[in-house]
Amino acid sequence: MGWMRAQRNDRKVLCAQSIASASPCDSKDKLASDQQNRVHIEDISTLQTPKHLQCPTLPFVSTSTPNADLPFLPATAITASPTHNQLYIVIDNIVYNCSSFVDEHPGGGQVIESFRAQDCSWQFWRFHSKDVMQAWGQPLRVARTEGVTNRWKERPRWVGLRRFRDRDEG
Ligand code: HEM
Repeated sequence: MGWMRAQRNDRKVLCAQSIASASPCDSKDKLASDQQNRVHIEDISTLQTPKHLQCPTLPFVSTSTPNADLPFLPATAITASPTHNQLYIVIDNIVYNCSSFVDEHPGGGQVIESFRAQDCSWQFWRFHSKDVMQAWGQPLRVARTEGVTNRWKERPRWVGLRRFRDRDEG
């Protein structure tokens, strides 16, 4: 079954209840006209994200460029359109384009895909060293940002009475 979209005009707004209950306030005529106003969309790729919500495709930045000199991309540009064809993830306010790397990722593609357009800083540092970031992450940088949130709160890990390997301790 294809994707369905209700075309609205100023008076007829399709509501699920009107179909389910066919209550007295919803006349047969209205239901029939709602049916006519539906359009079948078989291919989801034809649904285009409005221009003002699209996330720009940014070029990779030279590995010699310091993070502070990366172009700034507002958080809304990344999060407003997570289905954009670029797979951006955010680690410590740096935006990485993993669109191609996702297929080569030694930890599997799915885990990166699950963080599309999100911050995954602490999850990243659970599995990678600074050397991995330097060698593999650095070439994937496209921008810096601020305010992209992590969906999960980091739970501290403890060994005995000490917190285990704080990120800044290397
Ligand atoms: C910029 C993005 C990323 C880069 C460049 C990257 C790079 C790498 C590399 C090079 C390895 C192999 C490391 C080794 O063998 O020592 C690896 C493994 C792995 N990565 Fe990533 N990764 C990225 C993002 C992520 C994210 C967001 C997660 C989610 C938590 C993740 C989870 C893993 C896991 C679970 C492994 C396997 C670890 C193991 O086998 O011990 N990665 N990654």
